[in-house]
Amino acid sequence: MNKASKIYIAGHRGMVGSAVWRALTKKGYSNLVGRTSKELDLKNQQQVIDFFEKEKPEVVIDAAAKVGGILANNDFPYQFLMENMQIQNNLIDSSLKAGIEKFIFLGSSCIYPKFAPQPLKEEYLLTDPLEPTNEWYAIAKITGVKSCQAIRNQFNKDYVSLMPTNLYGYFDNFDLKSSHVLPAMLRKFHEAKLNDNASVNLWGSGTPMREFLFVDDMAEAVVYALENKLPEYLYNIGTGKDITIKELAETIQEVVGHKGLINWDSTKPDGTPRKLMDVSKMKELGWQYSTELEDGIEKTYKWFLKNIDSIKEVKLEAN
Ligand SMILES: NC(=O)c1ccc[n+]([C@@H]2O[C@H](COP(=O)([O-])OP(=O)(O)OC[C@H]3O[C@@H](n4cnc5c(N)ncnc54)[C@H](OP(=O)(O)O)[C@@H]3O)[C@@H](O)[C@H]2O)c1
Ligand SMILES: C[C@@H]1O[C@H](OP(=O)(O)OP(=O)(O)OC[C@H]2O[C@@H](n3cnc4c(=O)[nH]c(N)nc43)[C@H](O)[C@@H]2O)[C@@H](O)[C@H](O)[C@@H]1O
Repeated sequence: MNKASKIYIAGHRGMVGSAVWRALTKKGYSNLVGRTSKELDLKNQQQVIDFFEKEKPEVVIDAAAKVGGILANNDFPYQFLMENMQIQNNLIDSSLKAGIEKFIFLGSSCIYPKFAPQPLKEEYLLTDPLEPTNEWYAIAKITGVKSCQAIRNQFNKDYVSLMPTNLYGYFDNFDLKSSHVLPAMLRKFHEAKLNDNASVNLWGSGTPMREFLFVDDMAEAVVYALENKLPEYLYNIGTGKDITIKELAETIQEVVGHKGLINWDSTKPDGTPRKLMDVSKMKELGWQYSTELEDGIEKTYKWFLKNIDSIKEVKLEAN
């Protein structure tokens, strides 16, 4: 990939998009383009068409989406289905019509069936029903994967889909209603520590297992996909290792230094019991993760402490 190529990163201010922006800038890519959702609403087809005509990007990285944790997905099924389809349809179709040769689509490990064998191989897609708490988001993501696969097959263009496992890191969403589990736990344990080590309420049973990847490693996988023509249409991105939610809570409690009790709220959903990725395809090609979970949590907590005031303005709401 030419370092002067014009690369449009959709969602460049989000957790993943901003990490990709940092990684590409560090590698010397000098012609990156980004727009906030206020400047360019990707749900609006005409705005997207006009943007492509004016900016003429050569490569598109789609890190824009309506994203949230288990409760947000469960409570707002229509928005998670429709907004994600609108955003990705507009980006993919405009890219095809603008003659863009390379498009990187980001999905999620929740596209795989709820009770698929573990670890999840790419070929398990569409072999059994989805997890109900996030089937709406998953169906939108599956249509994105299939659109890119269709373009690959029919037009012979390098449109590829990467399926990240649960991600965390700098610029994550720390809002307790809409966030994923890891940033929620960091914030909850931090605030409880400041509050005389008050007890912390966590959701579900603590028994589900999850795999976590540090966002800078995710960005490296995107850079890999940008710089190499991947031979297949779909690749899992993760560590290949998972832990229980209870073990995650104990790790974060230790990093934060909280000494109080943990209560498990069984009225909240557990979600899928396990979604461990088989990451052998990317490993065979030459990409693998580098940040161990505890190191990543420590880095994220340091970042959280440094940025807590600005995070509060932008993303946090009262509990
Ligand atoms: N977080 C995870 O655990 C995780 C796991 C697996 C896969 N992924 C995937 O990774 C990608 C990025 O996720 P993330 O965690 O970085 O999410 P994020 O931090 O919420 O960022 C999403 C970005 O999308 C942009 N966006 C949303 N709606 C838009 C619209 N209508 N028009 C224009 N831009 C819009 C937002 O722009 P503004 O900031 O300008 O509003 C934001 O920068 C998504 O495809 C997601 O499905 C994430
Ligand atoms: C990566 C994303 O993962 C999402 O699934 P999923 O891992 O269950 O989403 P999370 O919200 O990260 O929740 C993972 C697990 O952590 C538990 N958990 C415990 N305490 C908390 C808490 O305070 N906040 C949150 N959020 N969870 C908590 C939650 O019940 C669930 O079993 C999908 O809904 C999306 O579609 C997407 O795929």
